[in-house]
Amino acid sequence: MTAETLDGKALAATIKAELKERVAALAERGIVPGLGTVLVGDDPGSHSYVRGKHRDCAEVGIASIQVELPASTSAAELEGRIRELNEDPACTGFIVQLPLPGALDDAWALELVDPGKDADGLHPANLGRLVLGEPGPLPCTPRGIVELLRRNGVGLSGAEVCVIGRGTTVGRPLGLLLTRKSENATVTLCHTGTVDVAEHTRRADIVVAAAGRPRIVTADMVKPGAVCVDVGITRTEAGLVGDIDPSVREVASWIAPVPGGVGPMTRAMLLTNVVERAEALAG
Ligand SMILES: Nc1nc(=O)c2c([nH]1)NC[C@@H]1CN(c3ccc(C(=O)N[C@@H](CCC(=O)O)C(=O)O)cc3)C=[N+]21
Ligand SMILES: [Mg+2]
Repeated sequence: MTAETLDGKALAATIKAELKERVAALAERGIVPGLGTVLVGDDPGSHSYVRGKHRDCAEVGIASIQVELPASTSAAELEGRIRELNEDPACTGFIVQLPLPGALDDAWALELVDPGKDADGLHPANLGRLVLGEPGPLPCTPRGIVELLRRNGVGLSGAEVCVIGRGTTVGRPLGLLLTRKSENATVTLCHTGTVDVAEHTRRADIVVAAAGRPRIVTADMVKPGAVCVDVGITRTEAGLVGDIDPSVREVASWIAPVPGGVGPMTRAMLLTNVVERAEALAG
């Protein structure tokens, strides 16, 4: 078997076309959604992601507000800039690009964001809503994964899903999302404390690799016909390397690859959150 591709790039283009119409409908009511980004430091990867987000915004008709700060920025200065975006009526949603450099604390910064403008869905109040099953912005990568599977007809209800990685932006909230009544999957969350990861992945109908460790999922770890979703991105001199080894293509039925799978979907869900926030503010 050679796995079919879960094409996140193509689906993201479809979603952007849908959002463009919703943005046009808002414009008729005099509302322009605006995405703010706060980028601290000079990590080239972070700069490249943020550039991509603003390119997406331009395509869809969302205004961009870019805040760039040096790595030497103090906590007080960063707090001030976040509070400015909280107050700025042109900014309907924003993100603080993670990880923050040096001593600046990610969780501290996330908590300063107005939960009503939280385009990442990572504010503790919004993560709490996810736990409680209340409506609110959802974390972009988990939402993108669910959307990518759903729109390709991969069933989640009753599925055994093995998630590798318990990070705050992907693994942990993905587990919460997939176990809601509306998704109804059974989730095993593996992490560095898991004794035998392969024992869990082999039972799974769907494997999501979000550890950020190159090629940790190999063909022998995957049940024939399983669906595999690659979330890890490691930059090497040879290019981007995912958490899923290429050998898995011969065993899986579907693969969401790196690049072209979950990454573009994450960006499309950020735009979706911004448009939804603007629609909510418009009433
Ligand atoms: N507050 C915050 N929110 C985030 O959503 C967030 C973040 N911080 N920090 C970093 C991670 C990572 N992330 C990606 C987004 C798009 C691609 C993406 O578009 N990837 C392309 C390849 C891009 C390339 O060539 O580098 C692809 O997979 O096809 C990847 C990774 C969002 N993150
Ligand atoms: Mg830090």
